[in-house]
Amino acid sequence: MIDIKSMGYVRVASTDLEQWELFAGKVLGLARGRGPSPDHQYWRIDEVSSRLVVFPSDVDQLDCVGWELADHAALQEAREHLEKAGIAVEEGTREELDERRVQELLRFRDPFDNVFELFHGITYEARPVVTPYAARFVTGDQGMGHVVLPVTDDVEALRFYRDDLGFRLRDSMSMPGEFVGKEPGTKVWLRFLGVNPRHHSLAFLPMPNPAKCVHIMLEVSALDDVGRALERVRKHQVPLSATLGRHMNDEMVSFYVKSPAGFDVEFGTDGLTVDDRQWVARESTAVSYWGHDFGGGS
Ligand SMILES: Cc1ccc(O)c(O)c1CC[C@@H]1C(=O)CC[C@]2(C)C(=O)CC[C@@H]12
Ligand SMILES: [Fe+2]
Repeated sequence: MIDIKSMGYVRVASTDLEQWELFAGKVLGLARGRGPSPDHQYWRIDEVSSRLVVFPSDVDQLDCVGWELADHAALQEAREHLEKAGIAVEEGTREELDERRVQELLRFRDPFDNVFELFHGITYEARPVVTPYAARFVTGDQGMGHVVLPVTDDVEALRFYRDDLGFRLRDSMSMPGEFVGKEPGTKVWLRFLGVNPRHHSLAFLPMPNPAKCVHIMLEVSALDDVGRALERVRKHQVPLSATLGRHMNDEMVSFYVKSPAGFDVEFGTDGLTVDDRQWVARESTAVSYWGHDFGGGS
């Protein structure tokens, strides 16, 4: 068994750290975090020393997502489970542990080359987080937010994330195959999976993507913080990928903005929390109750 508790951190490779400085600090309103490399950007949204790391590279893409486990025993169990499933696991080096400020780390790839890291023992700060526009981010047992990863085979992806990694299916949504370049008349599946009360921590879209990520989602505690962020998006003229809307499956009110990495950041509030003892996985029949115009609303 792998007992992932929550989404812990995101690492992003960037050709333009200056653009990320503006985007993460002034647009999203994240707080400066702490870390060992002077040329990396460490961004904080809660007590964890850093949740988003942007580091210099010759590519713009998602590097990996880190998932938090309880302790050494849980990570050991995960390692054995992955090895039994025939998944090649790499140990974190001393440098990697120091850079992420975790006690122990292992790394593997999903069948679509998305990089997963499992860790325990991340550092947290004594100083309360003070974000530049006073937004409070919703984390705690719901983790950092959610991530939507690109896959090429929705059947294999569900099998892998559910049966090999232990994510629980929370909702499904179908799309016409032609939307992702498949035969007209076929269907492809978006699946939304969770590991904690957050409705989904991981979702996938069956369509390859050069940024290696469809979006990451950050949740704030108040609608006003979403509205203020939307105003900063306009002020800095960052491209909006989808207008404000309320999702059907997790009931979140959010907008989507294009990050310098090419993937979107979904910025939302009021997401649904679920309890696995009561929850039944269903199929949502629309992206949203209202809004979320992915044409940009222009
Ligand atoms: C449908 C949905 C429910 C909850 C979410 O948090 C969420 O991000 C979505 C949208 C997923 C998806 C996307 O992010 C990229 C553009 C997509 C593929 C669409 O055009 C429809 C669904 C969208
Ligand atoms: Fe999302």
